[in-house]
Amino acid sequence: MEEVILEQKDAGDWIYRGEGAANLILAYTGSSPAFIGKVMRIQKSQRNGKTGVKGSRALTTHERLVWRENEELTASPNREIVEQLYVKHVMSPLLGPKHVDVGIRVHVAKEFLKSVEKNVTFHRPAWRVDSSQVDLNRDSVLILSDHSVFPTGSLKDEPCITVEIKPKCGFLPISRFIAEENAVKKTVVRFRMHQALKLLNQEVSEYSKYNPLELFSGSREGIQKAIEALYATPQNNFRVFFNGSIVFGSLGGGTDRTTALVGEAFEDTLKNIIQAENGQRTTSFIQLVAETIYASGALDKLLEVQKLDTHDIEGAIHAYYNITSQPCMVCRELSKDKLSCRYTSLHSIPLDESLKIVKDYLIAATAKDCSLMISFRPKEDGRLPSHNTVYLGSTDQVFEYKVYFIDLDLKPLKKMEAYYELDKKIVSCYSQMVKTEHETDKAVRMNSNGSVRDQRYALEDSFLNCYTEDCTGKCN
Ligand SMILES: O=P(O)(O)O[C@@H]1[C@@H](OP(=O)(O)O)[C@H](OP(=O)(O)O)[C@H](O)[C@H](OP(=O)(O)O)[C@H]1OP(=O)(O)O
Ligand SMILES: Nc1ncnc2c1ncn2[C@@H]1O[C@H](COP(=O)(O)OP(=O)(O)OP(=O)(O)O)[C@@H](O)[C@H]1O
Ligand SMILES: [Zn+2]
Repeated sequence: MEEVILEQKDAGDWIYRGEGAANLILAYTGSSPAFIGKVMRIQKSQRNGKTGVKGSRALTTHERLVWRENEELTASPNREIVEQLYVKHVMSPLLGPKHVDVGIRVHVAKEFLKSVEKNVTFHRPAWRVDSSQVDLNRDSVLILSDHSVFPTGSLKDEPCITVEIKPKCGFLPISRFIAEENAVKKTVVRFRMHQALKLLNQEVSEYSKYNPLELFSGSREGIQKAIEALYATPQNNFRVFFNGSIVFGSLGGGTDRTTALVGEAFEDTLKNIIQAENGQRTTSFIQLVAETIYASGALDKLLEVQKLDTHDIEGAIHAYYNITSQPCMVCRELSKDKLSCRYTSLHSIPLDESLKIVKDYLIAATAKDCSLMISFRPKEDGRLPSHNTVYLGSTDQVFEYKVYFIDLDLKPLKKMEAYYELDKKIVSCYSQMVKTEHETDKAVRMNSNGSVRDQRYALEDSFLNCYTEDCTGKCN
């Protein structure tokens, strides 16, 4: 922990950059060399009466069990330190330290946090203000490199463009613990099914065209298709920053509520970095992003970590109840005929095995929720050769790039029950939608001899038919 303490007078140097469900991100605008090129990550608390979003205490007794092999974590006095050590000792070795910034913690006075809160309120999305506030009970914040720019020391007017991607889960589960009635999970990717629930809850206004299986496909074509889809429907999965300011996508996380530059304006911004004719720059930019993801291999690592979820929540939840020594709520709910020995046998495995299943599940959960920030700057001839360069054929340009994972937070053990409930909700909402659509579709066809197909059904149909294991993406 740095010895510096940020006071009320320092608050004016920090401006709103963005936020997610749990943290507020501020960028530094002052002149202290220690903070130039840095952002501050401040934990929020929910307004609905709960304390910190992630809880403010250190690890709970059961979490200490789960993480007992990671002594650095279990010895930590508070949650903030645990969070940082989790990134350092668990996520960074798995994802590669080159792509992970652990950051440093800095003390802050309560007056600093109060001042910051006041200064940024206007810039925050109203719905985020309604649901969360700066957690005034924290006495330290995290200082991280600003991944939307290159480190200081770069030439002053050098342009930098950064994409932020929240890829979500990139594989189809194959766990034998997935119940027969939920078998759809093995063929339709979770992100697509979740869209149905988000649409129902009006969290999104249209289906995302994005398919995580394409982004993680390891093929140039698949990745390119995924980036095109993210550009078409960014939701909270895609943003672009130019010299640290957002130019595409929505600020503040969540869904697709506010969009910065669109279409022509975005093309216009790109002229600072992509040497192509007007109208061609966005296409070239998408190629650049796709090529870099392909070349960097960062997503291959991420996928490996996501796949630590070997049992799926339908298996891991039983191991969770073993750890907490509670009667298994899931087995209790299942009627006798459905209570297969697949599940009951999970209750007689050794504790170590349960701990491993749940620990791996939680690590995978972090990997399914984190984001990537990829920054580019045109390569100057005089600069030393770097491994991290990518050639953009369509404009004959060479770019330097860097890739960082952000939001590698430890998921609380207590969330296991919520994961199980959400999973059920997603599958049932999606299945219900498929059923309704097919019935409606049949009725529409019957009424019109098959000629009337309004756009909505056509769209939803293509969504429903697509993204299964066998789909090559051609049906879109
Ligand atoms: O459950 P999911 O898949 O919806 O993920 C949540 C995210 O929703 P998303 O679907 O990406 O919009 C959610 O993101 P938003 O708030 O929707 O931007 C959070 O990242 C949440 O994590 P945490 O509670 O902050 O630790 C995420 O919760 P975890 O599941 O990662 O714990
Ligand atoms: N090191 C960084 N450099 C630049 N921008 C950042 C950095 N860290 C975070 N951001 C920006 O701030 C936003 C919110 O940060 P972050 O994802 O850490 O919040 P969160 O509350 O943990 O998110 P979630 O809702 O996923 O839990 C990011 O989407 C990104 O745009
Ligand atoms: Zn059980």
